[in-house]
Amino acid sequence: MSHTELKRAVYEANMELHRRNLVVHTWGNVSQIDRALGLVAIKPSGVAYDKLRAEDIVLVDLDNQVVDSALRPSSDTKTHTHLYRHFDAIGGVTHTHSTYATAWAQAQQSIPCYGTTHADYAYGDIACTAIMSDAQIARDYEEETGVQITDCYAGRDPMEAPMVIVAGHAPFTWGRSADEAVMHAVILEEIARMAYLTRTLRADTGPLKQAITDKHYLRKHGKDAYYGQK
Ligand SMILES: O=C(CO)[C@@H](O)[C@@H](O)COP(=O)(O)O
Repeated sequence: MSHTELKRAVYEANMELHRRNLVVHTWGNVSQIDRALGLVAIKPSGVAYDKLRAEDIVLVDLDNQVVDSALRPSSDTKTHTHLYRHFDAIGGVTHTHSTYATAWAQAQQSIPCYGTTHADYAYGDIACTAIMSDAQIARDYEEETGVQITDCYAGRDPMEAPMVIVAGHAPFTWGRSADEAVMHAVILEEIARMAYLTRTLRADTGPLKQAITDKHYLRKHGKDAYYGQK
């Protein structure tokens, strides 16, 4: 993919986030990696979506060095690149402050699998990361946010549940492309809203039976397929 094509793909994905009402003001960001180029394209920091142009998308390497743009990359860039370095199968990352997923993050609670809608996209709970230590925050908040996320997936396939909520912050999602990462952000927000309403209707609601979870997840994904791949 050329630099221009990569920037265009990430521009369109960021605008889809905005069209889906998952972001307010300048919050959130989407990126995509081209592993052959060794480059990540990401939304510039602080740019309103209605002012954003494809040529504004910033290209960085996996050491977070800007290689093409006059603008600053998103303040969450180190989190995105940390995920690309540790999750080989992913091609796109999305970060939002979508209302319901952020409420679960602020409550510092994982989202239990209450139903088959959830089970179709995430195997088991949608994890909330552990609270970061003061030392981690002092070291590098954005990089350590990535560490908290990858710690949740130690030894686990990240595509089994391509969505996570960062305690006290907000959600991150990923996929094989920026577009798929955005789709997972849309799905996460809907699952988070359903789960909140489920809890409100019945506080002691238990999780979906494991057998049903297994059936739905495997039917949708199979052992080697990811969502949307035959
Ligand atoms: O998470 C946050 C701030 O808490 C960021 O995603 C949000 O403000 C967007 O920052 P950028 O404009 O991408 O630097």
